[in-house]
Order: sequence, then C-alpha cells, then structure tokens
Amino acid sequence: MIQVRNLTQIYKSGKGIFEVSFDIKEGEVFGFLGPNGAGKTTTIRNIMGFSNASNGDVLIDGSNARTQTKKLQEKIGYLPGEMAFFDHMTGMEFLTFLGNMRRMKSWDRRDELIRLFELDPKGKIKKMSKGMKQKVGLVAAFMHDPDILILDEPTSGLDPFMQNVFMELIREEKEKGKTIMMSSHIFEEVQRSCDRAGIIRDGRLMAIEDIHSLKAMDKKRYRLTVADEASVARILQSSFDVERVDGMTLIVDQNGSYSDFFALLSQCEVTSFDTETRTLEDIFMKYYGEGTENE
Ligand SMILES: Nc1ncnc2c1ncn2[C@@H]1O[C@H](COP(=O)(O)OP(=O)(O)OP(=O)(O)O)[C@@H](O)[C@H]1O
Repeated sequence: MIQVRNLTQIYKSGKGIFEVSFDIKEGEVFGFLGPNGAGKTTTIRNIMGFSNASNGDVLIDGSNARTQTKKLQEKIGYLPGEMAFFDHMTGMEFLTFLGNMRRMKSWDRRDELIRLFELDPKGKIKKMSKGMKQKVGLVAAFMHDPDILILDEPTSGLDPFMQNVFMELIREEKEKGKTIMMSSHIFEEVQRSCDRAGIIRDGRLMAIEDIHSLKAMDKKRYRLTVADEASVARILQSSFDVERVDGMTLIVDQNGSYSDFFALLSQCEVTSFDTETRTLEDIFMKYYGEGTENE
C-alpha cells in the first residue's frame, strides 16, 4: 500500500534522511521507531507529499505522493507531529471546518470519537492543553474513516488511560483492514500494536523487525536457577541450547517440544523460572547504542 524508495532529504545542516526505503502492506500496522531527531517526521512529511525530497519516491496505493497529494489526502488520515491549528477556532469549529472541506456526509464517527477520547470540543483551541489538542488532532485524523492512517507520535501528550484508548482504536481499525503507520519513541506501544517496526537513527533506516516473530522468540527463552550441580549438568546435556550465565543460573532456548522441556525440568531442582525477553527495546537500544558510541 505504501512504498518508500530511496528517500533522501538533506537539510542545510547536513542532517535529514538518507536512502530510506521500506514497504507497508495493506492492512498492516507499521511502527516507525527512533530517537529524537532521527528523521521520523521528515520521512512522514515526505510520505504525505508535504516535503520535497531531493531523491527518491513514495507511492501510495500506486499514486505518487508528491504529484497526487490532493487525491491521496482523501483516503489518508494524517496526524502531524506539530499541529498547526486555527487557534481562534473552538475544537468543534475546527473539526466541522475540516469535515466540510472533506465533504464529509455523516458526522457520526466524529461524535463517536469525541466521546471515545472524552474530548470537550467547545473550548478555543488556543486555550487547550497539549493532550486536548492531541485529541482534536486524533479525531480529525480518524473521523472520515480513511483507509490509510499516517500518525506522527500519536500518543504524545496523552495520559496512560487515553494511550490505552488509542491502542484499542488502532486494534479496531486494523480489524477493519486499515493500513496504519505510526511513529513513536515508545517501544512498548509499538510492541503492543504493530505488526512490523522500522528503526531509524541519524536519518538511516537501521532495521525492520517483525514484531510477531520477536514476540514468538520472547516466549521461548527462559532464565532458570537450579539448586544443585546435578541439575545444571542435566540441563547442559539436554538437546536445548543452553547458556550458563553464572553458577546455578542458565538461559535455555526452548527450541524443542514443550513436553520435552517440562520433562527435563521435572528432573531438576528449579528454584526460579523466568521468561528471558529479547524485547524490541533491547534491539532498539542495540542500534541506538552503536550510534551513540560514535558521536
Ligand atoms: N526544517 C528543517 N530545517 C533544518 N533541519 C531540520 C528541519 N527539520 C528537521 N531538521 C533536522 O533533521 C533531523 C531529523 O528531524 P526530524 O524532525 O525528522 O526527526 P524526528 O525523528 O521526527 O525527531 P523527534 O522525535 O524529535 O520529533 C534533525 O536533526 C532535525 O534537527
């Protein structure tokens, strides 16, 4: 649904994005992770056709994002990282203005979303808190029921309860078959809601990780502490991949059958048992760490 090819935009400072390429499939939720200044917003603005990359292309459902911006905007719900609102309007006036521009026929979804986010849209936007403005932006992005959602740091400014409301909304939209790209610097929310994640640093795409296989891997690694050497020996001699961390503590890759695994454990004196996770955060920190050493 979205094809980003060799996207390069270099600012006068020399910063920017360099040869960024990735695809997002129809119906997929794609997370875009990276530290501050990594190039997330620059990439997203190019996907929206608002920035002029010096090189590369973005195709959305076969249309060029730069030359067919207007046509594409009708099927995209966009939440910008920094919202430029008409400050003098109330939240409701802004949403109505936008809905009229989009020739929206029904206002039901707008009102549903206002209720969902517990937004009071009557106040003037300029007097709203950051979180309230974010809610107005989210209602604006979702209210015309677009097929594609491009969301730049969507949970920024939301309290933890509202972050959960947002996550649930993403789950529902995914079930409806929507294609979603969301940037974030919060690993946990990407892990919870995305199918795949691209990791960007210093303007370069470092990796694309499949979240489902990471989760599957997460479940299969265990940290065990046993009470005696006999148990250590038994586990080390088993068919599983085992790493001895120290004395009585081992990390076991449960790469065989669960019944064999539990049969083995039943012969050992296990004093503690934990899942050993290789979370997205670990992976992200690895890429991030590699970079900061050189800076
Ligand atoms: N208009 C601009 N002019 C010059 N440099 C810019 C401009 N916009 C962004 N940059 C620089 O380009 C780099 C990437 O910025 P970008 O806003 O895309 O990062 P980001 O990943 O969205 O960051 P954050 O998480 O802080 O929002 C940064 O070093 C930033 O300072």
